[in-house]
Amino acid sequence: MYICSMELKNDLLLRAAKGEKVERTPVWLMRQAGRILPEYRKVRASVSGFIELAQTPELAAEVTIQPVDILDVDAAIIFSDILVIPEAMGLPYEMIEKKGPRFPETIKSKADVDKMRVADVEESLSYVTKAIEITKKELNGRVPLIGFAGAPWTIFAYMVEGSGSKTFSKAKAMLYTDPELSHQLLSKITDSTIAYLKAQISAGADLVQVFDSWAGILSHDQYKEFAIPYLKKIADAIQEVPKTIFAKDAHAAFADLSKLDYQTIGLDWTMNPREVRKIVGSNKTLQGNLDPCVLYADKNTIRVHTRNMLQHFGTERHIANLGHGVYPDINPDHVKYFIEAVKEYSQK
Ligand SMILES: Cc1c2[nH]c(c1CCC(=O)O)Cc1[nH]c(c(CCC(=O)O)c1C)Cc1[nH]c(c(CCC(=O)O)c1C)Cc1[nH]c(c(C)c1CCC(=O)O)C2
Repeated sequence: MYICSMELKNDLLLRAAKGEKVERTPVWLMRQAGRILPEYRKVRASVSGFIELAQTPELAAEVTIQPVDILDVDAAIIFSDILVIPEAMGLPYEMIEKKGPRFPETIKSKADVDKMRVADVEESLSYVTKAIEITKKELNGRVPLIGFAGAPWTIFAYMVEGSGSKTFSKAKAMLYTDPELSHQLLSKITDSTIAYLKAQISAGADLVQVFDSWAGILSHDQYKEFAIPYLKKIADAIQEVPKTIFAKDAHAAFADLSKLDYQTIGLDWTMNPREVRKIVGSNKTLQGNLDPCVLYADKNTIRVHTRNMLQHFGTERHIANLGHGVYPDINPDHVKYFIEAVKEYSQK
């Protein structure tokens, strides 16, 4: 295995995550790899689809590095998807053009849960670790590389529901109708996720982010019972690199999340950085949270909103980002205005 001991030329992201001094606020964008860049769409058109691209390490590395070259962000995030975990557990997915992921089979019964295995990462996810190794080599220490996984609840939601949904009512229903079975599945997902994140770190990931995209649809009590303990297990198991938790819409969860061993907590655009800071204390780094829709506006509007956002967070312990992934139809030039504004206004 290729272990990278190379010095990073730009380690702003890692220093901000650890609460160390930075000359300016680091910036990257969730979902920066792909979608918005014509250069990405060109690579994407050379293969059958998203899944083939993600499973071809040389191409995955290429599209991972594109935003570093083109947008000048302070981190790369490995090109993959959170849904590779269900697939490695025995539940394959399809990516339907313009619609999103779909699972031909879903989890309905105890027999279905029993059939799921804890992912054998080396056997089924070596394409991701290979892509990380190539990316690290090609980045040559320019910026840190972020690894990632879905949070257990969000992965559970897709495995039970079978696709995206406004309510995820089937997945939520299972938590109420069969809590014991739900915990069994969540445990298997958690063990798979820990093995997967450790493999990404061994391959070279410098920081890992856990995406709990559907955190906000659970009740406060459900989040405490079915999400927090598994996020804790992941945080406790991963000690090698800094960790970030992004729990979208989870307004009520900050007090619990701040007790977990994640150095950075992500905010979506509905959240008030000053209010969140009061709840989580001074010992965490916050990441976010410009509304992605600001990037539809003109340059001056983007600069004004970016400056306001930076003022809300302050100059310490902040990683600038959007409040969720960048939308596919955003003009890449407007993304650059955002990145340039962060660099300019946060310079000390
Ligand atoms: C919920 C979720 C998924 N995937 C992901 C999440 C969590 C973050 C979030 O809440 O947005 C995470 C993800 N998916 C992808 C990345 C790559 C790295 C990056 O740039 O951030 C990351 C970090 C590639 C992708 N994942 C997907 C694409 C588009 C597929 C294509 O090119 O056809 C890419 C580049 C497809 C995908 N994958 C998923 C959905 C719902 C969709 C369809 C809608 C969409 O495009 O966003 C599941």
